[in-house]
Amino acid sequence: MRGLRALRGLASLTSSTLIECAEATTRTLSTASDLKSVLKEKIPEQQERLKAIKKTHGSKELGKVTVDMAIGGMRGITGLLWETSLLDPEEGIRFRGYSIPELQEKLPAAKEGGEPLPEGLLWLLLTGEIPSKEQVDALSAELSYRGKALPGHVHKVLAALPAGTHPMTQFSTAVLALQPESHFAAAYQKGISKLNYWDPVYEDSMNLIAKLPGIAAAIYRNTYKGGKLIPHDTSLDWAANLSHQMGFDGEEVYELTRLYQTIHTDHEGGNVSAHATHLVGSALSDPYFSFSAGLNGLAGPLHGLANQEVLRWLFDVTKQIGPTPTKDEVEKFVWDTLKSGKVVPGFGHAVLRKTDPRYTCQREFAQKHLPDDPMFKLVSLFYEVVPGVLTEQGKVKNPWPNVDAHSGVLLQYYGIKEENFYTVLFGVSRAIGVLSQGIWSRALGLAIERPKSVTMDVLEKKFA
Ligand SMILES: CC(=O)SCCNC(=O)CCNC(=O)[C@H](O)C(C)(C)COP(=O)(O)OP(=O)(O)OC[C@H]1O[C@@H](n2cnc3c(N)ncnc32)[C@H](O)[C@@H]1OP(=O)(O)O
Ligand SMILES: O=C([O-])CC(=O)C(=O)O
Repeated sequence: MRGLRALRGLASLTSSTLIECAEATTRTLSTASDLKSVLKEKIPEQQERLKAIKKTHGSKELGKVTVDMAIGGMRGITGLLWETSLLDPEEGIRFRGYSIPELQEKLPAAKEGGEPLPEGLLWLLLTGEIPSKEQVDALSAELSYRGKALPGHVHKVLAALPAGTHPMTQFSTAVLALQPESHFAAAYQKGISKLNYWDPVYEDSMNLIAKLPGIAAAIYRNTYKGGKLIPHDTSLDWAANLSHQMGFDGEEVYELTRLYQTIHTDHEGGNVSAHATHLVGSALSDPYFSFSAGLNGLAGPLHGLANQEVLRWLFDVTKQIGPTPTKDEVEKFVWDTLKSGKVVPGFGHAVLRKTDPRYTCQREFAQKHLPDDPMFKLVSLFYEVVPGVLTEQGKVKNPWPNVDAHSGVLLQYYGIKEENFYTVLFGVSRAIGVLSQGIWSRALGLAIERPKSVTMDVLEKKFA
């Protein structure tokens, strides 16, 4: 708890700017066991590792590229380096080699046996090491300190948006509004050496991750609760603070938020939000620009917005059929959705070929905390019915549910009823994964992204 005490001391000081806050925080926590120092120690060895891979294997093939791949969203092309997580089509995601059940067992929790603290996952993604509880507590305190104040102009920017602006538009705008605070952009203007890029990118990323719960909560309170904001509570961890500032208190909803914020962080590099963040960052646009781009991608209904769409779809069922539809009625409803040319939200995946383990762990949470909830029962019924219908239709490569099929029902149960907001919660979590990789991308000196494109003319002539 040394870091926590140090930060509580710092918190009582008045500092003139947020940038000074961040610098003071970094200085105070620079002991052998603080996150930045641990990360700094690891960078040279990973730089050497990448150099050796390039030297020894640089000209070897990772696979072939077909015309189908170029037309079909580059599916199946291995063309990105992404260190923080890896997705297996059958088994699902592993974060630095650890599956979700392993994280639930190994990462520090707020209370013995509880859900992992997302700060622990941030530490793991950045360093490859499972942190101790003391390290996680210090990181919680650091994030709390970095995140406790939002610059006033962010509130003004949000207030200037027209009523009814989607929460994801507000979220991406608020992140961009923080961009003038970028340490990286300022350092670049001063001529920082490329060897040191990672350092201000780390500062930006930590400041941004720290501020996201406050931003998300402000959007929630402005949009749905008449604009009455709830102050940050320095005694709470990062995820609990998100829930608290939104207006939801209690150990069970904090636990859900910790789990939710842990499992949505990262899904290797090719998904739209991760890839968009990575692409924009590769031009050396700072973390605010690049994460805002990632959020814009997450806002698509085939990606993160699917969690909102699932809820709407479930409500449509109950509106059209009633709260307890039979299996046959659900089956007909699914067929009707397909026949009307729409996708079944929350099902299918570009890479996964089995039930998403993020779905499974949310299902386990529901079985433990809300086994008799009617909406959970409805979601379970869809789990029984949808894969069979999608398989019979014969188009989808994966008929099983993904993460978005379950998350909304848990949020509903704890009173977070406004489904338009759900993708914001996803985005807060996603920052942890994509910004961690962003720091490593700069540390490893990864290149600007620029794949080659072709025209139909070229394809026709090439294979004529
Ligand atoms: C966090 C996340 O982003 S998880 C994904 C969230 N998105 C959703 O849940 C939306 C519903 N699912 C989908 O639209 C898709 O499964 C995606 C976008 C996730 C993956 O897309 P793809 O990799 O192209 O899937 P796949 O190769 O199986 O697609 C083959 C065909 O099946 C269709 N298909 C795939 N999933 C579904 C579905 N759930 N409902 C209806 N049709 C589907 C595709 O639209 C495609 O049709 P087309 O040939 O007419 O273009
Ligand atoms: O991996 C994907 O394409 C989509 C997904 O599940 C995620 O980004 O979490």
